[in-house]
Amino acid sequence: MGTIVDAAYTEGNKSALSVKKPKVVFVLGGPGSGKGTQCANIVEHFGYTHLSAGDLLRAEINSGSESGTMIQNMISEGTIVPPEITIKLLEKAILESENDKFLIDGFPRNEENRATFESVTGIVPKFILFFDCSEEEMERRILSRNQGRVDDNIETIRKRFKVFVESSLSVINYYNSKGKVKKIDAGKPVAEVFEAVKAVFNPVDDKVNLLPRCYPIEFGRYVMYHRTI
Ligand SMILES: Nc1ncnc2c1ncn2[C@@H]1O[C@H](COP(=O)(O)OP(=O)(O)OP(=O)(O)O)[C@@H](O)[C@H]1O
Ligand SMILES: Nc1ccn([C@@H]2O[C@H](COP(=O)(O)O)[C@@H](O)[C@H]2O)c(=O)n1
Ligand SMILES: [Mg+2]
Repeated sequence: MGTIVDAAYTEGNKSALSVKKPKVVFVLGGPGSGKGTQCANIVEHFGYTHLSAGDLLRAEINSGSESGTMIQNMISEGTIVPPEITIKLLEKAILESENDKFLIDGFPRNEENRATFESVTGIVPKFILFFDCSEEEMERRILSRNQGRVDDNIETIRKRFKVFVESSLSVINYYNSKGKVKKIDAGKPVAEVFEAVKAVFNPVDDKVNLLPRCYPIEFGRYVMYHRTI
């Protein structure tokens, strides 16, 4: 029987994450904007661990957890699961990983998600990657996704768009007011979107760029080697 772990991971109200202090990037955008697709590329290229809040909730349903039925109903309706549940799942996944840098995809989804995560974990995201895409394109993509998701039908898609506009955009606006949002035009083909994503990540995150590169600069008879990284 799957359970949502708490006692092992928290001491009183304080999250064990305040000790681990992972580097976190929130990946936000409308349903079908390409968050999961681009996260897979970022993992490959920059060595982050990808945590999709939606995937963690679906796994919780499949584990037979006592919250499973409630989560299943909320996903089918496109509504947002209470933050205590989603945050516990994220917390557990981060603590079980040996990595220290994470892409948190599809979270925070509303102000309650955001404020609770901040107060429970004390984590401040490095930045927010926001995939901006038209509803027409997102709808087209979801309807041809074919992954058997219960919420990939036109009725639930419309509800998810409404929730995104009414609840999730305010989170993006909040972080934008703090200068933390990196907006990406996500309406382009996958490879082009990834080019824009790559430009956002610091070169020191680049796995193919980990060795310092030196190039010579000549000053008269002296040659200095300038290190780039
Ligand atoms: N730039 C793109 N151009 C065309 N199709 C794309 C692009 N990015 C992703 N897709 C496709 O669109 C569908 C949705 O992409 P993805 O699952 O990555 O979106 P998402 O933002 O994670 O959606 P959700 O919020 O519903 O989980 C997938 O079938 C994916 O292959
Ligand atoms: N923070 C979150 C994230 C997701 N949900 C629920 O899961 C559904 C699917 O999410 P995807 O990111 O995989 O599209 C979403 O519609 C919500 O019902 C959530 O409650 N809280
Ligand atoms: Mg996704």
